[in-house]
Amino acid sequence: MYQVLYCLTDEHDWRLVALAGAVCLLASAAAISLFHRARAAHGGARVAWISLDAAVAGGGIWATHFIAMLAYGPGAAGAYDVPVTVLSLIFAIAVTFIGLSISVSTTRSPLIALGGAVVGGGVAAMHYTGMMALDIPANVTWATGTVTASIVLGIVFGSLALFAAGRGDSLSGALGATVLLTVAIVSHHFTAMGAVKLTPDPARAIGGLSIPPGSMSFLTASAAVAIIAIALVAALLDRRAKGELGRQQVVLDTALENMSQGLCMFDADGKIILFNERYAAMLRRADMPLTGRLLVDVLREEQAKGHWQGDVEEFFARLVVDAREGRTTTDVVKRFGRSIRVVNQPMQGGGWVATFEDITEWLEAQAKISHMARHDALTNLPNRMLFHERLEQGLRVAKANDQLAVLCLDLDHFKDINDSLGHPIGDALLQEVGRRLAACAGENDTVARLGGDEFAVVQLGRSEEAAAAVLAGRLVEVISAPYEIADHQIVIGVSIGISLSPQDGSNPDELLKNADLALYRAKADGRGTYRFFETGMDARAQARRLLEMDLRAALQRNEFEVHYQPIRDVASDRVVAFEALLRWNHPQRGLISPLNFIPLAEETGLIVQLGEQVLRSACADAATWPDDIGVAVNLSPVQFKSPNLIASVIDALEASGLAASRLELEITESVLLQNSEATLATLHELRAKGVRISLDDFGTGYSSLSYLRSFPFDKIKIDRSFVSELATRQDSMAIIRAVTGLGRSLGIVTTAEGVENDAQLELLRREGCTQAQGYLFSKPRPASDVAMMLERPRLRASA
Ligand SMILES: Nc1nc2c(ncn2[C@@H]2O[C@H](COP(=O)(O)O[C@H]3[C@@H](O)[C@H](n4cnc5c(=O)[nH]c(N)nc54)O[C@@H]3COP(=O)(O)O)[C@@H](O)[C@H]2O)c(=O)[nH]1
Repeated sequence: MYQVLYCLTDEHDWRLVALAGAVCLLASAAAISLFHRARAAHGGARVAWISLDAAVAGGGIWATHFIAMLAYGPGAAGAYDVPVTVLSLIFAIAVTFIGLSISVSTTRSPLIALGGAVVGGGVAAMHYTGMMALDIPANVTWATGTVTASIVLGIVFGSLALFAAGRGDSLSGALGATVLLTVAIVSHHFTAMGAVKLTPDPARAIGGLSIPPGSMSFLTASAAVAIIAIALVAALLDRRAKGELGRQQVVLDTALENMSQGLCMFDADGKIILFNERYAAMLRRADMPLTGRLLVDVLREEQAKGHWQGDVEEFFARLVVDAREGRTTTDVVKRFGRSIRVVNQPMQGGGWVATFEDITEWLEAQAKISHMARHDALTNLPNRMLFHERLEQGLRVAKANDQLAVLCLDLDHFKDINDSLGHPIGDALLQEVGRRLAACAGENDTVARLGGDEFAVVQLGRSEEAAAAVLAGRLVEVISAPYEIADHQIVIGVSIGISLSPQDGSNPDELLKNADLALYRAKADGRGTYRFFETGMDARAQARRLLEMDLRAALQRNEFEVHYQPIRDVASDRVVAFEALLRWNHPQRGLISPLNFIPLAEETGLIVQLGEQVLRSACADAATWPDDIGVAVNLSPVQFKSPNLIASVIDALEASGLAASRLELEITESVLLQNSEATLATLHELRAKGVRISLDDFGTGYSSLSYLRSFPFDKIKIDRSFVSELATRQDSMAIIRAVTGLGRSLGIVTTAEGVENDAQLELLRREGCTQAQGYLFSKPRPASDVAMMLERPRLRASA
């Protein structure tokens, strides 16, 4: 130590020492600045920055050494061997290049320090090579311990310098690194100079290819100028780069802080190197120190507070391994009641970026959309799609001997309620029906609304057909109970078709189709009831479809004709009118009774067109009869739903020229059942035109008498079921007596239908029945037979 101090104070010119220190400081500042540029660059640009850095640092070490050698008194007498001097410069640059390359290309602190140690080694390599270039008339000996100390100093301060530089590009960091690198070079040099002992030896001559100290001054001055120039350029570049970096930083910060996602960047060890406020807020880490901390430590702290559950070490290790192996992972985690999607994306050069997105609302919206897609908006019951899924699921789960039932429900005459009371009431009714259905079904059953007034139930886990029958019976009862909706008392029935798995089908489509066929049967059997699927229903449905097609074609081909049955006045025994009765003259099947096609025509709506044809034909035919003979035409309830009914009656009368008073329209009680206000208005309008209105099939409905109060009918037609039992049943006689009496007192004509024998006619005559109609007089016959029917009172045999 003493030797070093002695060397520095007594053997050196302090002015030149100060100059060497200044050059060294300048070169170190430039080297550290270039080191940061090299770290920020990639690929070829990085190699270029490292090369420039090595040239500046190596040149700086070399210039410092030789300026310091000029300051060294004993050295002033010698000269420098040129090749060795050049070699020392090459060493300085090459070894520094290696050291810088190591430090620049890693983020791991021990490796950065190792690179610094190599740079320190480069300082020593240059120094001792440079000392070998000293050509002086003296013998040079070295103190080994001091030499070792000089090398250690260079290595230690060199590694500290780059370690400090590697921690960041801050001004203080750069200053610290600059000073440490300067100390590495200077401390090494002067300690090494303290190790030198010169023993004058005039016999030693200075070699041929040597450079004198004067020239050496020029060379080192040039090197110093070059270093200062490079340092200035480097500083300028540094400033610019920092300015650019600063701008980029502002942009980056703005982007980071305005991101809706949280972002956190980790190095290869799992240390937090960057994060935004959203990240801290989302994970409630705003009041925790984060930068520079290992994630595992942050998680441990959170776990201690009860904010994190699970195995911290295992979780952290998995993240680090995934990043190291280049795996991108995505997880949805629950934090503080929110759902957060975390994407961990590995970064080049180690570490990973984690993005955090709060998807709570998105998940809720997804759940809502999915619910809406699979539920009915009005009743909130499962819709057809979900019903299908549940049915499929039920079929999968159902064990081999477990039965599963599908019940298809259809509200009876719902359309009438919708049309008469309006859609809001119809909607409220459907909602209430949905509630009642859900309340009746078992907890494993699924109740769905398939659309309109169609509902369905999957009954699970019952082993007997009886269970489905019990449920269906209960549903019919519960749905038929009166509803109180917006001051309206509503009564509606329901028809149910049932199919059972496995016997009626093993897949949802088959089961639904068969339950539908059974539903059709329930409707055909009078509605308000349930039916199980039976083999053959399919065939019947098929036949029905064929009939429907045939019916449409028959309309096109004019295969329908009207037959007439006489109606006789009982007192005068004379024909007063004919009832028009439709027949289908099928090319293959012959004459088809209306009983076989009118119900289907009503269901399909074809009855409207068909009814108009009958009206036109009947009026046209009647117009050719004597003026005192009327014609009666049957109107279906479906025709009353057509807005054209009145117009078509007027058209038929006008086209035929028949007086309205000769036309009689026969309606049944069921017409009055539907939308009675509108129906009554239509009837009044027809009546106002002069057309007469008869109440057909009287006595077969539930409250026939009340209908007589609702409209002033011109005629009551006593159903033939009473007439046929006239002789055998007292009550039939009593009813006929009551009706004829009622007709008399109200001034309404009474017509007995289905009179088949003289005994019946005689009894009716005695009871004062006004008119009679039946096979006793004639069966319905074609229009061409009307003249004959008018002439001959009895045509039974020829019918
Ligand atoms: N909407 C329309 N309905 C129509 C039309 N044409 C007929 N119909 C209705 O079809 C039902 C069956 O009619 P049909 O087979 O013609 O039977 C009628 C008579 O043939 C039958 N009848 C008459 N007298 C006797 C008898 O002595 N015995 C006996 N067993 N049957 C007899 O009664 C039917 C007439 O009934 P009604 O209409 O009640 O007067 C039938 O309901 C027709 O209404 C049409 O164009 N449109």
